[in-house]
Amino acid sequence: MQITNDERDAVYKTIFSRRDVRSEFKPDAIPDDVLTRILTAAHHAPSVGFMQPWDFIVVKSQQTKAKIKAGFDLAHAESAAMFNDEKMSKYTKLKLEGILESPIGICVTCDRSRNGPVVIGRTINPEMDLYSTVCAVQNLWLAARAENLGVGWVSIVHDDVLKDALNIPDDISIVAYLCIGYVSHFNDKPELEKLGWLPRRNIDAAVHFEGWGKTAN
Ligand SMILES: Cc1cc2c(cc1C)N(C[C@H](O)[C@H](O)[C@H](O)COP(=O)(O)O)c1[nH]c(=O)[nH]c(=O)c1N2
Repeated sequence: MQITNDERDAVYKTIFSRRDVRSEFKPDAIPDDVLTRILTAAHHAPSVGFMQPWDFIVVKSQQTKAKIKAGFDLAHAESAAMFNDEKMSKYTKLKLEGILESPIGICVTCDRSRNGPVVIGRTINPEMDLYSTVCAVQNLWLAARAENLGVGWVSIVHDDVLKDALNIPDDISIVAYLCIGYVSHFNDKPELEKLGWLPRRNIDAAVHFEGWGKTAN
């Protein structure tokens, strides 16, 4: 099957206009068929040895979200103390989650023992199951953007908070907590770039030819 030029352009448009969303969530409900489509897109991610180690826990209850938000608040304070004075004052002004404002949260987990201990492609690098789960997150993030839904990844929370709030067994690894909802708008650039936290690296510095270090073709 060939991809048409219009379809190609739509994929790139989705990639370049995807944003991490925190402040712009609207409360509008996400229809079940839309939620099913983005979860199905996530479920079609590549995975090491076709292991499909992920699970998706959908969170709609404000009570459960409040537990997670309380965990974020503690972890956020703990994190602030790790920055030097100048960065700390900038850091504390950032909005780094939309847990309560977004209508749906999704916790993405990885069952590292799914399908037994020996997995094609994970024999030498055991972390490949976690990377596969991140591929599912990215599929979900892009599919959501194609549905005009915003996604915000919240990693400033301890695993035990999520395990407790969501009844996740001890042997299941947490990969992501995502906030999902319709948005007032998508920013044209990452917020951290706009606020001068960090610039986007030049692509020419990121691409190396024939080995580490030679960055111009
Ligand atoms: C693994 C991981 C973890 C996090 C993030 C991303 C990823 C990939 N990001 C979002 C991150 O700040 C954002 O992706 C970059 O700033 C680039 O912006 P865009 O995603 O292009 O808008 C993120 N953002 C946030 O506000 N709180 C968070 O805890 C996290 N955690």
